[in-house]
Amino acid sequence: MFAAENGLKGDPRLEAISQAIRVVPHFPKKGIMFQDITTLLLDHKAFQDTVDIFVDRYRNMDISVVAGIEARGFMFGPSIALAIGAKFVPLRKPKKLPGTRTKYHAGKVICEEYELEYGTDCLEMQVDAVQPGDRALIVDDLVATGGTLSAAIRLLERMGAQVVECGCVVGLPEVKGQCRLNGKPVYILVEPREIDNCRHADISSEFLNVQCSG
Ligand SMILES: O=P(O)(O)OC[C@H]1O[C@H](OP(=O)(O)OP(=O)(O)O)[C@H](O)[C@@H]1O
Ligand SMILES: Nc1ncnc2[nH]cnc12
Repeated sequence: MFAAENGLKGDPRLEAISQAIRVVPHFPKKGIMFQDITTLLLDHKAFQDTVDIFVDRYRNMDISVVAGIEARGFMFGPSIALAIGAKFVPLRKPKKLPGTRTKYHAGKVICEEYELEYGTDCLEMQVDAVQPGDRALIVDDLVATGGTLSAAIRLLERMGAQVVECGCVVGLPEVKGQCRLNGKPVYILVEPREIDNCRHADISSEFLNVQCSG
């Protein structure tokens, strides 16, 4: 569900957050309107408002773990976890977390695959980071197809955690109107903008041609 349809209708913070996100056309390949949240991180007020909106929503939901998805979920998740008094657990891309991937013991790392446009990837989690009964919030910058969030949900549920909600800054049109993912609610702050609507649309076509691989 989008924040504007869920209590924050007309909240000027949402428009400011949207405006602070740079749209980069044709990155990393032709046809993708890349939503670059690094410009949001440069805007102190918009960054603070982003974290505050999530904190206000989750502070009384008895969340015990915030799981952030590599890489951009790491930019929002820890601040939210600290503010609501939860632990932070990184869900990482393959072979970044130390631990065995075979035997089941405290040092074990578990993996869940998900589909990309071309091929598959996987997310990993250390099993001793989460205990049965933990109440989890999963945080990422953006949801597009939902494949990444679905893998994150499966990782947490394998360890017996209850996924309360997924929180994302941006939701692409693919998820517009879809308020639940794999049976779990998704809370999204803003929709993506098109380039002609963008404060940061100052990237020359020459630069874009260099970045564009397909
Ligand atoms: O909903 P989906 O279709 O699964 O896409 C969303 C994911 O895609 C982006 O990450 P990306 O895979 O580009 O990885 P990165 O953050 O490591 O660059 C984004 O940060 C989400 O994690
Ligand atoms: N348009 C987009 N912008 C940023 N990250 C993405 N991940 C998938 N699609 C994306």
